[in-house]
Amino acid sequence: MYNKISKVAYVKIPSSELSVKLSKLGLLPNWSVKICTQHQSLVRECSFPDFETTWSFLNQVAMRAHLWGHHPTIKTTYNKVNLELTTHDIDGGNISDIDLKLAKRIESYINLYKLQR
Ligand SMILES: C[C@H](O)[C@H](O)[C@H]1CNC2=NC(N)=NC(=O)C2=N1
Repeated sequence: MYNKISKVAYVKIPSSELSVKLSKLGLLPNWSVKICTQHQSLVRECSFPDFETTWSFLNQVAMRAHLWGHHPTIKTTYNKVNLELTTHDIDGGNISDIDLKLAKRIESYINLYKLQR
């Protein structure tokens, strides 16, 4: 359930609206939609200057995920990170408004590290 305080329910994003919404949020081309059988997710690959910076970023993502009660799938090796966002509570894995919101927030974290380079 999104937002453990306000308990706002997820709103599924129709596939037909995804690219427009991603574009309006400025998430293209860095984020893309992964479609496999019945499931959809937002995916993003990123890398950082070193291990320490990578985990600073991952901790920000983790804290935000915990606060919003919405958790990405994260795969990381040294300074590389693969993020996958989907709403498991919607038919086992579909993209909701919270996935878009979290992707936007994660993108702002990534940009913070770009500015510091
Ligand atoms: C009970 C708990 O809030 C729910 O299971 C939350 C936890 N985190 C979640 N994270 C994601 N990505 N999707 C969910 O549907 C989801 N549901």
